[in-house]
Amino acid sequence: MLRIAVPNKGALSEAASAMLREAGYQQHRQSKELLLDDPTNNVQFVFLRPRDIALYVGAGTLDAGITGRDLLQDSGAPADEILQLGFARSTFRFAAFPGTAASVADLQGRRIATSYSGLLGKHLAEHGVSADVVHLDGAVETAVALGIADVIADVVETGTTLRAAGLEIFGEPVMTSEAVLIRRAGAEPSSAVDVLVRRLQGVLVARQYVIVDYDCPREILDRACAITPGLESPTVSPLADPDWVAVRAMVKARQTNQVMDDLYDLGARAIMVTSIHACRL
Ligand SMILES: Nc1ncnc2c1ncn2[C@@H]1O[C@H](COP(=O)(O)OP(=O)(O)OP(=O)(O)O)[C@@H](O)[C@H]1O
Ligand SMILES: O=P(O)(O)OC[C@H]1O[C@H](OP(=O)(O)OP(=O)(O)O)[C@H](O)[C@@H]1O
Ligand SMILES: [Mg+2]
Repeated sequence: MLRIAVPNKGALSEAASAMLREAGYQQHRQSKELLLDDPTNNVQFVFLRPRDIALYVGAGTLDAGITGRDLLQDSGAPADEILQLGFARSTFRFAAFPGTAASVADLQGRRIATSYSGLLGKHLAEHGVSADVVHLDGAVETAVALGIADVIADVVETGTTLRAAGLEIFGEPVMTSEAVLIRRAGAEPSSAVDVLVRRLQGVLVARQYVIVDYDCPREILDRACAITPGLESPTVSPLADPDWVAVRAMVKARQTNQVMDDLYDLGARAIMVTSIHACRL
């Protein structure tokens, strides 16, 4: 039986469970059980703090897990990303009161508050900077106003939390992160893990693509296919009218309206878009 670590709370938790549910796995917990059996798929889910997941997976105790790239790198655990999951996207950045720091070099000898001491320590070492790292559990943005640090290094998504604390980003991003599926470094190939990966890839594709169907005069078919090349090649079917064909192709969801406008301008008609419920490529 495959054992998979899933975040039990925090920013990753709901989206990770939603993705697994879309991939056909059991995710309904009666209360706050830490273990959830899914006998139909021969999988057991283990709900853990997202910060601890890389440790369990790196130790080989669990076969795979969902965590953040930043948490994985912070842990230093011997585990590798095997699939990027496209949610919980964030950057890891330095911030301070305006005008008090401008680059990593300015961090020499300063107090830096963070919940990601491992990640920060590696970054400072790479830049040859020696600073005083103040480890906090969360609400790191408050540390500067409360006088226990000069600078923070923290997760930024919209920047709302930083602005509310009167802080300003400086320097280059330390890293960009998103939710990732991880396995122990050097783990044996596993057909059960391959099934999990294919299912999650199916969810990613279903979320990112739509199907576009349209009718088009034969003489513009080549140009229409250039607009909707599909993943391999579009499906072209004859219509009762020999001068027209029907075309079907996958298109990036966020390009849908531009593609429809371009097809219409070219002379395609009856352009229809449908969402993909599930897929295997
Ligand atoms: N506002 C956010 N937007 C996007 N991703 C985020 C956000 N906050 C945290 N993350 C990502 O979520 C992961 C952190 O998960 P964690 O559960 O520790 O978050 P949390 O919501 O801060 O939980 P906790 O309340 O335990 O601190 C990291 O990969 C981080 O990049
Ligand atoms: O850029 P933003 O959109 O404001 O998001 C970033 C904030 O979200 C997370 O905090 P969380 O709510 O998890 O609280 P915490 O700092 O106590 O972990 C993160 O630690 C940042 O503080
Ligand atoms: Mg947090």
